Amino acid sequence: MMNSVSESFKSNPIQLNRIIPLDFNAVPEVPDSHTWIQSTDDPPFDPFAAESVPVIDLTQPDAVLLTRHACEQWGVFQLTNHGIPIDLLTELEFQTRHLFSLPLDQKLRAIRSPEGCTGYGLPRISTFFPKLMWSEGFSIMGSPVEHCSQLWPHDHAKFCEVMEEYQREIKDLTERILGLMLRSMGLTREDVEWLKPREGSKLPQGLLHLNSYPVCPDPSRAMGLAPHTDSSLLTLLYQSSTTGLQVHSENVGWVPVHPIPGALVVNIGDLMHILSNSRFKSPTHQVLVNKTRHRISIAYFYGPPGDVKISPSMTLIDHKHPALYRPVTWKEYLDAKAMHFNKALASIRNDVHIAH
Ligand SMILES: O=C(O)CCC(=O)C(=O)O
Ligand SMILES: [Fe+2]
Repeated sequence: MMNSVSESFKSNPIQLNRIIPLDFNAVPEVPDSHTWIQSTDDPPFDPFAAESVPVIDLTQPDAVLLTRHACEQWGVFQLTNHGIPIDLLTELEFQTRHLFSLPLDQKLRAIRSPEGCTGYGLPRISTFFPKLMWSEGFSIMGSPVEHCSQLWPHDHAKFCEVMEEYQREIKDLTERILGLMLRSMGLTREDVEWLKPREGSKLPQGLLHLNSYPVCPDPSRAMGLAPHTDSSLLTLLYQSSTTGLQVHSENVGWVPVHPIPGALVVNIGDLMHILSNSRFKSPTHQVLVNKTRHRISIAYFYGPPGDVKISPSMTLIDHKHPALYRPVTWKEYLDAKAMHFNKALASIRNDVHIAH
């Protein structure tokens, strides 16, 4: 099945040495290939600073208003009472750990191809950095059975079942949150034509990405996942119970997103930033590793149907607020990202003069 993600990845193949992970268990120290010099441009994080990523209870009456504030100020928040059963999240984490605990040679049977977007391998953004990251991933779109039968020829049924059930649940939730965000900007679902199922139209798309950050002998010299923004409309992340995720804030530098049991992290992606005509932030985030705990996380990237162009919403545009970006499909945006990485948004920005 081809969609925006697989089409874009196919036209932007990557080198095998940027796909195959290290055997993290077999190295006593961080090799030169994985040594990062940590940037010291930012002020050191003050744990007593008042700023932290907002937490929103989906059942609270003012959830819409809180969502807007969170999206404008941070572009990220933690969501509680979201309705995804804790048992499913526990099982999701268990199955994910099960996969990554396999020996490397077994995981390599399910390696992602250079043009592919599913299977086992390094984070895709590895191509943009001279050093490699201290992490490995496994990407899924719909049924993971093809790669899972390479990993486990016989007993992959439970893994597949859990991954498919989670994708169904998280897609519904993501669409609910999306509705909430649109309402919080004063739009209705009718303003966003493509959210309504139409005759013959393609469906919104999702990619599930399992991340593994193995225990690291020297975390200060390694990088779990380098700073980036997500190319989705929205990303919903389950980060289980180990710290590591940080979000960049202009005022205070890197701010940790401390895990809350059972909560999901909601992260605005670049396409939502475009749709909101830059009202909502698409936050830069990164993941640090640690010495004692093997961290895992599960990210769900949600995007529009392949035939839809995302552009700044008409209801947010007037002579004081001209459209800041050109319309793009998800595939076009992923291609821009593959070419320009963190300059991708700038590459589709209109040259506008703001009236006063
Ligand atoms: O592992 C995490 O907490 C974040 C993962 C992430 O940012 C991503 O997969 O894009
Ligand atoms: Fe991300």
